[in-house]
Amino acid sequence: MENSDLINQIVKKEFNLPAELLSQDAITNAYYNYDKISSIAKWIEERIHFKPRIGIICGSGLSDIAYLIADKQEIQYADIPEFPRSTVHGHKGVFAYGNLNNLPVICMQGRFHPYEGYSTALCTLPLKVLKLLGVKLVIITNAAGGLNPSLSVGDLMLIKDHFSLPLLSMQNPLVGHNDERFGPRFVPVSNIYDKKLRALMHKCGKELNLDLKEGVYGTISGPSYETVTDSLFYLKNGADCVGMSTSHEATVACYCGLKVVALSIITDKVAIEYDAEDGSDHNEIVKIAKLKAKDAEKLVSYFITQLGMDSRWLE
Ligand SMILES: O=P(O)(O)O[C@@H]1C[C@H](O)[C@@H](CO)O1
Ligand SMILES: Nc1nc2[nH]cnc2c(=O)[nH]1
Repeated sequence: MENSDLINQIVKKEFNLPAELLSQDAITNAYYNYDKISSIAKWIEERIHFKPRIGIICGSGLSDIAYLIADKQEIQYADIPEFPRSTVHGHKGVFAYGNLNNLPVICMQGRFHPYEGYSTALCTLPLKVLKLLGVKLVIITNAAGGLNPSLSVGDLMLIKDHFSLPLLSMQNPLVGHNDERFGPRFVPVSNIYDKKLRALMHKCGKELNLDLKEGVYGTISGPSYETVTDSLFYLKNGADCVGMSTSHEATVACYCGLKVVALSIITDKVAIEYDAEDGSDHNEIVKIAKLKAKDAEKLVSYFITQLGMDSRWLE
């Protein structure tokens, strides 16, 4: 059977309507239903023989975080049946797993972005897979452009909230039929970035002598960067930095009952004055993220050690 026939058949069964009449997120969620995601998780489980408790998503240029794993092993996304592929420079497309400071960790070296052509539901499929693998807490990282003039290139920023026009305007991964086995239909999101985990992260930053900032992450859909007016709009509405990921991932993690902590590395300063030079360049962003990743790696590693000291964090 042709793939499009199969998709139409699945969608027709759920909605009694042709797929053409539905949004991409609704189609994705119908196709990647609980059974299909369970079979992806089972496929991974049978190969890794390992129950991860912490998931890490590596942002652009931040995949070396995975080298913190002592006995690291890997699964390529490309080998996993019906799993998307990474297409962006700085995203390897690998699940790395093993023990990090004695806690079982699975690390995504590569995420999926809506601008690659994936629906937000597809971009966040891995969060549902992680949930079924046994993950309780996710550490989401990204490279972001600094909007708030108090942020400098190389700063680490703990995310306390997000502001996402795409999420607010129907690029929401939870659109479509809901399966309560993952989470509820309507999801409260005012405390996605757990306050106690943020306090723990700040404590870690202090003990490591790192200047950890805190702020709001703004999401645009990309792949074009922001106009000056876009940037001013985000800044005026509370965003301190801007990027093209994270918010939809954090939303699905929260929906699935996973605890979330998220970090941005500020890789460039966003132009907030008309006719200023535009320095946004992806290769440069990846280069800066790689150069400045050491602090992020130290922080994540120490944070995981602290998580290991109290089993309640991973309940
Ligand atoms: O995957 P992240 O969010 O770290 O990547 C950032 C946002 C865009 O994908 C890209 C822009 O250069 O880097
Ligand atoms: N200006 C800008 N810089 C970034 N650095 C990483 N992501 C982004 C982005 O979306 N915009």
